[in-house]
Amino acid sequence: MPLLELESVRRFYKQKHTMFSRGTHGQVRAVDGVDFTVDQGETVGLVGESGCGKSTLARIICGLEAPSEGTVRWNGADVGAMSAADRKSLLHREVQMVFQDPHASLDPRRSVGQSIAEGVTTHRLLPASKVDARVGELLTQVGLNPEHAHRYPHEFSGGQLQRIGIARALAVEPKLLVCDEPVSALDISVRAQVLNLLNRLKRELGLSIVFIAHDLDVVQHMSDRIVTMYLGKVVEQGDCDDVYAATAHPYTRALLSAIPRKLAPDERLERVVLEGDPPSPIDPPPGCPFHTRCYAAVERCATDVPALRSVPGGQPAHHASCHLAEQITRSRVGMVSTLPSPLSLSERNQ
Ligand SMILES: Nc1ncnc2c1ncn2[C@@H]1O[C@H](COP(=O)(O)OP(=O)(O)OP(=O)(O)O)[C@@H](O)[C@H]1O
Repeated sequence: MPLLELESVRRFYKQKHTMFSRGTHGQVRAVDGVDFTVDQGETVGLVGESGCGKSTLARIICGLEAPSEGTVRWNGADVGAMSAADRKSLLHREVQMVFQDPHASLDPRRSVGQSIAEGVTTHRLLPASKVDARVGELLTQVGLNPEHAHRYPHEFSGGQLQRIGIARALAVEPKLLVCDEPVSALDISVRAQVLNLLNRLKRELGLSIVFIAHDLDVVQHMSDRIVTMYLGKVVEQGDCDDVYAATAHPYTRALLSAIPRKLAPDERLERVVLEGDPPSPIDPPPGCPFHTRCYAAVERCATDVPALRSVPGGQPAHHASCHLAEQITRSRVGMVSTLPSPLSLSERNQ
């Protein structure tokens, strides 16, 4: 049984009204029918362009938002059917979030020891006499000095603050960490240290991690499984090595082709430049959500919605929602020319 399971989850928001949208009505389909699982001890990488719904999904996983539709299960129990108190205590203890900006996530007026201790005291995990020792232990666990408990956030570097953010998340002994771009605000020189720390903690504590990042090299380094989202939907998911070796969705392929890789020339993916921005999640296109930007789209992509199905020849857990998955998986270098008659951009825009 997965530790966490999302089934057909949707999250719609009312459209925010701006000067330009006055008079229009609509719902932002931020997450639009997502099935998603995380197993015990597994790291799942969540990727996709800005606005595809990753952070909304992260907030649903952490219980910070409820889905508009669908079911969230924790260890098989339906979270939506729990009392508000049970749901709060479950999600605030078992799931913790590590944020992108460690400065913004810590209170500048409280010592880091006070911030780390907050979860322990709120949930009454230890008698007051043992809280300081636990804070010291947590600081050591993330590679800092227990003496640092008395200092304030402004006295630390970005990398140290992110370690403190991780210590604070670990204080309640969670089973799942949701890390939303945890290193993208840090200096390149300290990113690897924080990523290695997360990997070590995962091994030592048996943690599960949902890892959201734009950098697909980092995602590969961190993840057992990868999930690609586009316009609120999952378009490909599978074992990380499998997806990187035999990508089945043209969108994942475009994202991967942007990574400068140290592979032999015949193993390199042809660079695919994605044109334009994703369509509005208020009025998503019919058919495949990606067809308006897809370099490989054929006519039926504009009308038929592709199901998320097993990738031919892939591991059973490798799924993609593309009519052309088989050809995409087979072709590597020179892929665009080997695919069947692509629609021209003008045809697609009609
Ligand atoms: N509270 C809200 N009200 C209205 N629209 C929202 C709200 N929160 C998110 N959205 C919209 O939902 C869509 C998905 O947003 P989300 O932040 O989940 O994407 P994301 O993939 O995490 O992007 P980023 O990488 O930039 O954080 C976007 O179009 C966003 O504008």
